[in-house]
Amino acid sequence: MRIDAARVIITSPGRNFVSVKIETDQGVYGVGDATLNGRELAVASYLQDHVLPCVVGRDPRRIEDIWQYLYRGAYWRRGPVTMSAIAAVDMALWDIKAKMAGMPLYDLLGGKSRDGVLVYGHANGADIAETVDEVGRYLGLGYKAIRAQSGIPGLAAAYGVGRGKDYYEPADASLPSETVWDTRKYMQFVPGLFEKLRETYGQAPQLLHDVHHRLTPMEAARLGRALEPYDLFWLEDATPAENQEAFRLIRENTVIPLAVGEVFNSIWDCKDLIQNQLIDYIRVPVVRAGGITHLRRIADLAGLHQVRTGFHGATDLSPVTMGAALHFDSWVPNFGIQEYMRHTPETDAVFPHAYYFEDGLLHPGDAPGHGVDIDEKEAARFPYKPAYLPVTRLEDGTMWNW
Ligand SMILES: O=C(O)C(=O)C[C@H](O)[C@H](O)CO
Ligand SMILES: [Mg+2]
Repeated sequence: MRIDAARVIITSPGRNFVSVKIETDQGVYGVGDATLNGRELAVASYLQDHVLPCVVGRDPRRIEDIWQYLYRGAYWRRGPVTMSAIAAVDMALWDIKAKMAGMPLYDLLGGKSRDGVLVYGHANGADIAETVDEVGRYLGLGYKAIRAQSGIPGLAAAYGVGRGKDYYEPADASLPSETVWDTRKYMQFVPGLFEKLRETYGQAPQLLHDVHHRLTPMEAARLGRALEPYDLFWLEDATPAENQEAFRLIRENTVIPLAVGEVFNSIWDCKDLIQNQLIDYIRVPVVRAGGITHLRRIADLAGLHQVRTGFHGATDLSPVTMGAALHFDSWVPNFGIQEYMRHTPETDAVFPHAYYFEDGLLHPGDAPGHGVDIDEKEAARFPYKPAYLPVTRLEDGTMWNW
């Protein structure tokens, strides 16, 4: 068996997606996601100019060998561009292997460990009252776990609070838009949001919150303590994690569950966090860290240390990543939760998929492979449109973490 053709497909049904389609001499093909929000064309070029020419002619059944070839063979290892490109090839190859076996991917990975995948949705509002209402709306839709983000008094924009209700897309401008951040205003405000949510909805709903890398370790520790009475499922990205040691200080000062990893690219970015049990949930998604092949290694290491998965699932991760993630989530023994931000109907039309939502859970469906296709005619209707993520400054103009 051999790979006959491999190509990149860029489409923008409301937002940009970079996909890979790998075709074989047996008529079976596989699809992978390589989207890196705001830096899409770098990955497209890495694939087109450097990766895909090395893949054509190889045996698609040799997934591990191709992974090692692309990782070791480049000499230049890791990083979001390289690892997203490898991930796309890897996802497509697992898709092919499962289709050849006539099995849904979860069966090939070892079979289902659960009946459905617990997901959390995103509730956001301009202020506490609106955010509380939004959480109520998500509960009404059947969600059992909800992330809550609110506008902050005195700040014009806050992370996670979009203009629309159902679809949030932060990459919104052809050059980065600028927002302003103030840590004290945020820290003084957020505990009140969760106090109100518990007062309104009681103890049953799982509540989550994303700090989006904005705090120092000590500030994160203080926020964690302040939020402890409200029994959060997790506090996410409390501080930037380039320095994994930073989490020790947070851990030593609060028992709030911690999640991190949506920007990580490999096991090396999280191995200290995991081995020292400095986090509770690892968020590295399939697309960011070399695909199923490498994510399995991260999940297994995490399992040894009772760290569970909670993969990133914002809309910049295409339905292909969502499909692959749901098969992985269905199998992985140390599953925690899956983020789920709904894609627009235009995106769903470009990527027909077998997965579906029911009663607060996502199900991967039983189609052979990862269950997500790409409709190339539909994709061609939406040309690439430059779109950047915003940047953030402190009130005095100092650059900060968005
Ligand atoms: O979904 C989340 O938790 C995020 O933090 C979303 C990110 O801001 C987004 O994926 C950036 O592209
Ligand atoms: Mg996040």
